[in-house]
Amino acid sequence: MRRRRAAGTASAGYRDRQCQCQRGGTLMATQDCIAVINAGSSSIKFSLHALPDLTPLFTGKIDGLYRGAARFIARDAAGHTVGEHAWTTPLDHQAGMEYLIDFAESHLDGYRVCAVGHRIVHGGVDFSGPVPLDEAVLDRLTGLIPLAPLHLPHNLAPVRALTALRPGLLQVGCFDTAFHTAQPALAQAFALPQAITDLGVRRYGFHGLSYEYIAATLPLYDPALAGARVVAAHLGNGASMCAMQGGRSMASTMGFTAVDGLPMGTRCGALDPGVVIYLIEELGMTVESVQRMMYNESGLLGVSGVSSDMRVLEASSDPRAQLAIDLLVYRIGRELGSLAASLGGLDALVFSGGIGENSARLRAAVCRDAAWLGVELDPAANAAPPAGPARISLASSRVAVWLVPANEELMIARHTCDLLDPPLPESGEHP
Ligand SMILES: Nc1ncnc2c1ncn2[C@@H]1O[C@H](COP(=O)(O)OP(=O)(O)O)[C@@H](O)[C@H]1O
Ligand SMILES: CC(=O)OP(=O)(O)O
Ligand SMILES: [Mg+2]
Repeated sequence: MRRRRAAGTASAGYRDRQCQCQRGGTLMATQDCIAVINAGSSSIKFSLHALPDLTPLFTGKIDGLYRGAARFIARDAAGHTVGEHAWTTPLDHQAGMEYLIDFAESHLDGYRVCAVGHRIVHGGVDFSGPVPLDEAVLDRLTGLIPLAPLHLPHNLAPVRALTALRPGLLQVGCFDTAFHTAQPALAQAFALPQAITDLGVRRYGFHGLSYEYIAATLPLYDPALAGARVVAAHLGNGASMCAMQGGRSMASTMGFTAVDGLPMGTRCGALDPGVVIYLIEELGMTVESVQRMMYNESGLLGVSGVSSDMRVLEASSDPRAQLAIDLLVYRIGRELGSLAASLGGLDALVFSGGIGENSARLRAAVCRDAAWLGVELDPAANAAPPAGPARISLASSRVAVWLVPANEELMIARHTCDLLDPPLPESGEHP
């Protein structure tokens, strides 16, 4: 039986984690690996990481869920495509997950999954660090579903399915909210009566695993950025921005729920709360229909009437598609100013997430509007960035602009590795 760290303890530093894994590697069967499941709102990412060094054996991704154009692609450690599939009818999370598990099982190649790490979008007030997922934890997380309706059901379903299949398997929950628990109290507060704040109605922030990866990665590429004032933009189907200093979260555009902040694929982002009251009181909308509108029918999709997919909008000649993109760029610019103010200045701007990594046009528009902050984009580097983290601003730019491909999976693998029980079993026996 493995000894585990106490639930919710803060994770150790990466150096520490590596030591545990190395130590574990000498004791464990050499064929052990950690599986990672990252269920986003429009995608599921899946990866297998070999112990002890967490080398990805393969990474797989299904994107375009619910849009009728879901696609699967899997790559091995060398980046070669080892699986591809496309669906012509809309695919949901459950069917996507089943496809990924089947694929992974047939590609284990002699490896044995000794633990599974899951991205869990909301940890509420209870969870401020990675935690083994047992029944009691799952019950508490189920109670948080109303705070993340697009995510939590899909985060928790695979945990329950795997618990039924492999009852003793270590499954670790890694929370989007955990990284932001370091924020100053002011950044977490709503100006609501204390009694409501005491109930946990406050700003949490999301995409924390992505920001944690960026915070850990940037200084490896530019040590001068270790203590710098950085604003990172995770722009995917869900989108947010985070102000960081010294690798700590200082403020975020997302708050109590992942519907706050920037306009997203189908979410409206920050809204005057008076609008919600008006919709219910004056237009007679039900709470359910307001929720559906804010989460599923707004954002890029609602404004454009064309699509929630940035690729489709960029290819469209419909002026409403351009309006949706313009609104996203405008709102990113306003949030950038606000977050830079929270840091007292700006040293670096980072783009990440499906849109941030792939849309050179959007990055160019955001940087054009941020010229007043000292941002000077390098058009050539922006148009054709090399793979992996890359600086895409001119040498003369006062603010360094970086593109850092999101890697929530590696953070989840590290956190899961951290909760592998030290000392690890000598026999290589696993639950
Ligand atoms: N080549 C591309 N150009 C522009 N946008 C892209 C490109 N590839 C992916 N995207 C956008 O990335 C978004 C999905 O981001 P991703 O981070 O994968 O999603 P999720 O938030 O579900 O994890 C989609 O809106 C898609 O339009
Ligand atoms: C929190 C959130 O919005 O996640 P995603 O980008 O995966 O939808
Ligand atoms: Mg995402």
